Amino acid sequence: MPQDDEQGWITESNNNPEQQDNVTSLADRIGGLSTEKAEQADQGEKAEQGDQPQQPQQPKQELEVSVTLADQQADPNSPLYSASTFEELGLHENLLKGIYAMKFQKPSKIQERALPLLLQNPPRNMIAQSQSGTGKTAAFALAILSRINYDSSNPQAVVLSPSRELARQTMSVIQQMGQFTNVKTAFAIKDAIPKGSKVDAQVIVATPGALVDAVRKGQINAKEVKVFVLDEADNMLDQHSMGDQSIKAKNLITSKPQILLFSATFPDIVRNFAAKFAPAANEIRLKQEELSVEGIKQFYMDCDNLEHKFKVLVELYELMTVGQSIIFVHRRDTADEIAHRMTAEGHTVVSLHGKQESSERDLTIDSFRDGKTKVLITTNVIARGIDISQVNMVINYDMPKTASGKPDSETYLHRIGRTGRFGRKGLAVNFIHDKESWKVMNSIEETLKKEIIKVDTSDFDAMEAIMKKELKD
Ligand SMILES: Nc1ncnc2c1ncn2[C@@H]1O[C@H](COP(=O)(O)OP(=O)(O)OP(=O)(O)O)[C@@H](O)[C@H]1O
Repeated sequence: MPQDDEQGWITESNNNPEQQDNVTSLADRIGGLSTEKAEQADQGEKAEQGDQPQQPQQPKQELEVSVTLADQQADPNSPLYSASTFEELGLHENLLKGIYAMKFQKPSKIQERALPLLLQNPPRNMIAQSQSGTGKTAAFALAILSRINYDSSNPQAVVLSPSRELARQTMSVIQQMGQFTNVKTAFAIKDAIPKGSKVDAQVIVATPGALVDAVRKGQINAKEVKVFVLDEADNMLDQHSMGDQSIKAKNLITSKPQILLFSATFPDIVRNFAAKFAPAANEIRLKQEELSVEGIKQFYMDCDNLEHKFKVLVELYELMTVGQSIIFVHRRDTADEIAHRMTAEGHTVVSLHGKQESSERDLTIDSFRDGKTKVLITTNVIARGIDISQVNMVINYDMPKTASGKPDSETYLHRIGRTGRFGRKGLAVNFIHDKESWKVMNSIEETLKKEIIKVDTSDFDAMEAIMKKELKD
């Protein structure tokens, strides 16, 4: 039976007394592999960067957040808290070097909880839930890097992501974490695998359709995969989204891998299927009231109609560029239209959506990640997973709805979770312009039990004051 612990986390696991030993032996297995890389890095040489397309640059850690972060990591009620150090989690020293090179000091709660379970032997499946921006990527990246047999160059781990942008970001994390190992990585995303070639890499980060395609064409050998990760798993298993492709991918991986499902949200309807997809899994879950991230403050602006909504957005431009902002809309053509109109009014904004060419999408997200563009207008395509620490405002220009038109509180959580990353502060502003959007917002507010506060559309000084107050440390 799942046990409810003192921090409100529900953990179900077999408390294997040999767990620590197993972890150590795993660590031993990758020992001695990568001193070469460590030396290279010590001498200031660049570690191998892997395959095309290039992974995006990660934003630098900001000094000013480190004090409050230390406080949060010391607070048992915070999702960033942990009682242990990375050393105590039994990770190999070359992975510890990677972690510290990324300037991580202590594990977050999900990392502390999940890693011992992920590394136990024999391997067990895992369904892991933790709030947005709390470090789930590092948890599964470290599990993957701990399980690889570095003497074989066959594919041994596959990560499925819902978007190419998230796949590229995840690849970057795996490569940074593994920079002191000899890990070989490759993408299976659109336009990444040259025709007729075979993928020769231990870790593959993929989108589901591209993976299925490459395995069927014999470009990826899926017979020795040991770890299969579905990031944003509720979305990947959703029949209205990528469910079919994920099932096909699983069926093509014939080696009975350890299956890891990660997400900030697991609605009941998907959870049952998840339990079938990853049978007998260890499970870490959140209660409904724990889903919201404390550092993200939520507001709404009551607009008169569609045109007024656009005007309000334009008025907010200056505030949106104080840090960086993401504006979410429902449709691709709305994203383009707003970007076009705002550009015509002299503002610098970019749009990103699934109808654009891969190369254009890569350029757009990279320039946003580098801070060269400050305002990104997009659809749900990047509602999940994207981690850009400077994003301090998210605007729901259109409120999120499911395919059948119902209020979509999961997508809402993921969208607003693009800000407030790992202890940072952020603002979410909802634009309401008719009865329908009002209904959707009320329903989401009720589901998440977090107040959404009104800001007057004619009082931008009030919005500025809110920003100053809410975003200061
Ligand atoms: N232990 C740590 N110490 C400091 N920073 C960390 C630590 N773990 C992760 N981070 C940073 O926290 C940020 C958020 O991590 P990550 O993107 O993995 O979150 P997530 O839980 O996967 O979020 P989402 O649900 O939105 O996908 C990243 O910038 C990452 O580098």
